[in-house]
Amino acid sequence: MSRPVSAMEECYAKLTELGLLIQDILNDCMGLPPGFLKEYNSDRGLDVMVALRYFSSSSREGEEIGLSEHEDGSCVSFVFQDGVGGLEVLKDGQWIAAEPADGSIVVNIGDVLRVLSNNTFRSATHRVVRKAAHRHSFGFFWSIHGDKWVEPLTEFTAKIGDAPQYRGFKYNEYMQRFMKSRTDPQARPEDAFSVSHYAI
Ligand SMILES: O=C(O)CCC(=O)C(=O)O
Ligand SMILES: [Fe+2]
Repeated sequence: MSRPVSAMEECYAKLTELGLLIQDILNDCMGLPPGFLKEYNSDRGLDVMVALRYFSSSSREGEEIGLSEHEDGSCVSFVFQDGVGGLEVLKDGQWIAAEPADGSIVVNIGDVLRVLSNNTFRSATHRVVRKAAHRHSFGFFWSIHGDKWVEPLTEFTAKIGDAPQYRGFKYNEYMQRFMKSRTDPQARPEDAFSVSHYAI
């Protein structure tokens, strides 16, 4: 007898479809050979879906930040947020609010695409500040397999005469450092990590 598919599983499946679609679009935008990203990133084992709850500012006195600034470690991320607000993106040294808009999804480039595109498609620095009300968001991180080698692609280096801006790394190694730096309470200063660790 077949089991009814839960709402979460259905949601995960839909987001996987969305990831494939956006990945194809990005493949074109990046001027890569047709189907390149699809083949490079054919394993869905590390994609993650999370439900997040941020406590209100009044219930966390002196703790203005709900999620400290970071770039996503994914290939691409999707965020759904409720109407409370608090997500901010760093642009030219200023924090800009990503205002909630009904029916919209925030799409973020992650570090994997940043490195593959040799810093052309940049993972945005973002954070969440607490607001007067509790906030809920939902994230889906479109990732790659841990054994994948990540390095600037020739389309963004040799083929256009640009030097690589990152040295290559295995995704697993990157992820371990990334996760260690994202602990709560805040990571020890010596665990601080961003993709600039691999910058040449
Ligand atoms: O809650 C949000 O709006 C963003 C969450 C986020 O940036 C993350 O989980 O990486
Ligand atoms: Fe994030």
